[in-house]
Amino acid sequence: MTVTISIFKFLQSTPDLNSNTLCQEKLTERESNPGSEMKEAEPEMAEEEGKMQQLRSKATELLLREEWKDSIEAYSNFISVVLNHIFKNHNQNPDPENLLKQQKSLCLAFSNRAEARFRLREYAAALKDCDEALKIESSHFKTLICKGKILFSLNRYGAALDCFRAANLDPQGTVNFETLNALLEKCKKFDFLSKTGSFDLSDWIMNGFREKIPELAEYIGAIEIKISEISGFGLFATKNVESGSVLLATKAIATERGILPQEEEDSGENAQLVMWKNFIDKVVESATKCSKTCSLINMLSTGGNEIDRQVPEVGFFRPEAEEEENNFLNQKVDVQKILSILDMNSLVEDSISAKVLGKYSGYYGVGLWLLPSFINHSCDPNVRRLHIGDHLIIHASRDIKAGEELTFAYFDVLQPFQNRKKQAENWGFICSCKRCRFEENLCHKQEMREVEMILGKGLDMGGAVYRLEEGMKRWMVRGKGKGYLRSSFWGAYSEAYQSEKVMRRWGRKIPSMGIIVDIIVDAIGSDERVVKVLVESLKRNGGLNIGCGMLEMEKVMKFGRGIYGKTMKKQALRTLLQL
Ligand SMILES: C[S@@+](CC[C@H](N)C(=O)[O-])C[C@H]1O[C@@H](n2cnc3c(N)ncnc32)[C@H](O)[C@@H]1O
Repeated sequence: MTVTISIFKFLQSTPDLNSNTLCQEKLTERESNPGSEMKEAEPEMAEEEGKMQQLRSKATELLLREEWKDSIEAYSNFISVVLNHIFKNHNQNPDPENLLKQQKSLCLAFSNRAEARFRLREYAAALKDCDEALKIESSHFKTLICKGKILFSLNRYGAALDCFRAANLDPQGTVNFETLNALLEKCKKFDFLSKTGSFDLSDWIMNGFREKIPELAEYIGAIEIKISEISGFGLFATKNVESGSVLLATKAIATERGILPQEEEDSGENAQLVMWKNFIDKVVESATKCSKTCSLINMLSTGGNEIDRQVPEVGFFRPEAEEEENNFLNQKVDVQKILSILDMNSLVEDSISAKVLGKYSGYYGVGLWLLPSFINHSCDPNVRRLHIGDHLIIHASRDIKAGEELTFAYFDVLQPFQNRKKQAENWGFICSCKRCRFEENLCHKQEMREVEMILGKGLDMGGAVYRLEEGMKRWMVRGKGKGYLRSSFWGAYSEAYQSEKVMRRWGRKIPSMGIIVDIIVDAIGSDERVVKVLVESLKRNGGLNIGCGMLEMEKVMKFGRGIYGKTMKKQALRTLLQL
């Protein structure tokens, strides 16, 4: 254990002290009067030492009682008094032993104040305190552990690992060997996950979601932000991506969750409003506490006039991007702006994660995730989202080419054009995706209206499918266009394929289910409802039996990975697909 810096270096590099004008004044006074009386100072010194002792005991007690705010205040007082004391001592009566003692208690005070600030999630200030403590004693075990934990919470796993490794070199470390080892192992695991994105939710799924939600690391795959042809900015793939591959895993800035009362509509709405208020408060609090968070939130779209908005680099969103960097300085928390941003970018957890991954009905969750906020909607999306705890995992729902814009569905896209148009209007935009542009030209056709009417009234679904298929021949619809229209009327196809009666009547006149499922998945990516109908049919017809159904099984598993991502082993995927 070595005290590594001279007191003067320390004084120059300690902001608390540099701003301590009282000390500076006193120092100047004494410098101009070198023969000042030492004896006069002795009772004063003793009094100060007593005061320091008192302040330290109070701060420690508050820390032990977990009264974080008060303990921060008490440590700040203590630090200020010790610094004053060191000044005087050094100038009047240099005593290396006493100086060392004071430095040690200063180091511990910074370390303890860092701990309290960490508990209050004041990460930036906590890190500064750790650095002050480490300037005094570079191998201070407690501080290294605290700094490692802060960096870990900021998802800076590599830097956290360095701290834990440095702590591991300290002989004191052996006392906390098990704790330290656990931290090191966890950090290594997260560092690996953040570099590879190879998450595995298998155990959690196989245990029926009963165990603790799996811990996930921040991961940013081959993506960039660019100007989008769809709207404003968008997220784009920078490499070819295979269906199921994870592109992004990120923790929310804030979330708010609850079970909405189902019986009375009003109380449900009220509960939702309360949740929104809490959610807004949490986002504002995060922005207030951290200038980096504040600037990153400010990079999101407000939906207003955004002429001056610049395309941000994805690198800004990496946990390693330092808060001190110019990009993140001088950010003011503008609550009105935050409200507009939340209005445009908040996501509700009503996707498959809520329905499929073991959540209750009536469950409502809302959150803000930064990079996913750049993903535009498309009715032929190529990525899906999975909410796991506070994390959002984004994975490819079909193969994606380098340079393609990543899009997901803001609402159900297995619906006819007119319904989707209304949904987009509810979101406040007119959808300009490829599929909508294509279907807009056909939606006025007489046959299309008839099919919509049959579907709406739940009439003859086989007849509806037949009419649509014949219509597509007459309108010379080819390739993806067929997939788009079939996706729009999936409701009719799905009911037809699941009814023996309908299939007896229409089975020979309409395309087989296998063909339709392939084309729909190719057009709009994997969807659990489409794959479920395929799986049930294959089970009914023995198509998944061992030996005769290898190809079918491979296909179903590929579709499954498109729905749930490559985040699980085969057995867990089979469980989700009910195979
Ligand atoms: C979460 S933001 C998406 C990113 C946004 N384009 C940006 O520049 O940051 C959502 C907003 O983007 C626009 N948007 C998303 N998808 C769209 C689409 N398919 N057609 C038109 N506008 C769309 C809408 O204004 C929507 O409210």
